[in-house]
Amino acid sequence: MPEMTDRLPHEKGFHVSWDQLHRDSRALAWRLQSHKPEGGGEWRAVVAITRGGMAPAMIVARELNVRIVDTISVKSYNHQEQSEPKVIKFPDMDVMGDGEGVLIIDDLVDTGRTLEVVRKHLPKAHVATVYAKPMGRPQVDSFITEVSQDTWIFFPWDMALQYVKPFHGTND
Ligand SMILES: O=P(O)(O)OC[C@H]1O[C@H](OP(=O)(O)OP(=O)(O)O)[C@H](O)[C@@H]1O
Ligand code: HPA
Ligand SMILES: [Mg+2]
Repeated sequence: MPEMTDRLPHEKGFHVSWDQLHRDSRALAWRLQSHKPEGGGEWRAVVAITRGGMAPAMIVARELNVRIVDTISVKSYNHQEQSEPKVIKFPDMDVMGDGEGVLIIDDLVDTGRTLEVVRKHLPKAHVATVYAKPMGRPQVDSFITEVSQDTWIFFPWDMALQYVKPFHGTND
């Protein structure tokens, strides 16, 4: 029996179905509705962090009736080596300004490095993720569910339904 410390980070899996993601993203929208922008008024734009933030951002924008939806793309890996994350595609910065009244949405925060970079460009935006791990929590203003740092979150777009062997180990 391996020690807990021998586990690979993704051995503890948290599997999220489309239905669960929809419910959790709606819960996030509900939380954000009662959390008005600093300067008052309503949320005026949503920025999704591609690609994982796009599905939750669509659901949040629909619930909050936000019609301006844009994307920001951050590249974190270079030939499988983790490097300083870099923004490779910006949203329309004439529209986003310093981020006041803007919601930045991602599926999850893990180490927080992606959000750290995004925040530099939209310092007044409100940052929200559906899921959060402890190391990244300081980078998020709102989230729904926290999982432990050694849990790997599996999203529905990375999974497929497949046959599972019965417990007794035979198909006879
Ligand atoms: O908090 P961090 O440690 O920076 O990690 C979190 C980021 O990692 C994943 O995206 P990824 O860069 O794998 O790209 P993807 O959204 O296109 O899958 C996830 O969707 C977050 O955006
Ligand atoms: O737990 C995770 N799941 C999917 N993608 C990720 N990117 C960083 N952490 C994760
Ligand atoms: Mg992502």
